[in-house]
Amino acid sequence: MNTTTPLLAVRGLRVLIGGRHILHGVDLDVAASGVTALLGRNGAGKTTTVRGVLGLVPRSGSVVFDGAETVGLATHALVRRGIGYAPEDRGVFASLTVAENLRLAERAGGTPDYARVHELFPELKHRERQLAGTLSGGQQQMLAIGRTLLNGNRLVIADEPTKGLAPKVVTEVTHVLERAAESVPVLLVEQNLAMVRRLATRCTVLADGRTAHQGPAEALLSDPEATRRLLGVGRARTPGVPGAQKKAGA
Ligand SMILES: Nc1ncnc2c1ncn2[C@@H]1O[C@H](COP(=O)(O)OP(=O)(O)OP(=O)(O)O)[C@@H](O)[C@H]1O
Repeated sequence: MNTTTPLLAVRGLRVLIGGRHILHGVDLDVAASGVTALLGRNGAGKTTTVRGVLGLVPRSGSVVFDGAETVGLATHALVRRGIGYAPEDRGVFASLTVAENLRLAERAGGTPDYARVHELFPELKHRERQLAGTLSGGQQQMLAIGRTLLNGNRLVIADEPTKGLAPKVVTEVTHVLERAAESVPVLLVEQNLAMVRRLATRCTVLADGRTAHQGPAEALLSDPEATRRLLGVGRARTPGVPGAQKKAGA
């Protein structure tokens, strides 16, 4: 697949939960390389979009992954096609060690790539006997992302990986994702616009369960009026992300 064809193409995604329409028609393209950001104010529908893509909530519309329609597939079938998910709460098992958390993520019939995970995150190797519940927030996030890289996934979805983290840890997590994105495309749901600015090439903005904007991330975040209108914030500056005004390598 060439890099201009989206790896994931969502069209007209609708989600109805408990009789309430949460998503009314989300369009989202995730690029076949690098980081694509999914943005929006609180309650705009970002997490529900991710859950809809993964089949965790009843949905309709079209979700094409790597050229194939997946909207009729169950979550386990989608996961087997190569979508890794680091959820908003990180989903690590606090009472298990780092090594046990990784082992639980191994997939039947696959060959877990521990070398890749440990090369990207040496700390997970050093701390493999440590209980995950005693890791810092940033280390838990590394574990959550490390798990998604164990099985050679072709897309990683990270939902608000910096939520609740101190600025210094936000910096660490930014570097973690930056390194991960060198080898696998990432869909990043994030409120920290400085992090988005550093990592993301393209972005989709949701508002009230619909797509309100799609385009280059830099263009949106450099436009104070559009940023205010679509995201309800002033300037795209948040402490804790080095080089926040420039993309890595720019
Ligand atoms: N299971 C559910 N039952 C009822 N309403 C829900 C459910 N899940 C989400 N919602 C509602 O749908 C809307 C979108 O929620 P969602 O979590 O997708 O937004 P979000 O953009 O991820 O927000 P945040 O940035 O606060 O995490 C919200 O109004 C939320 O209260």
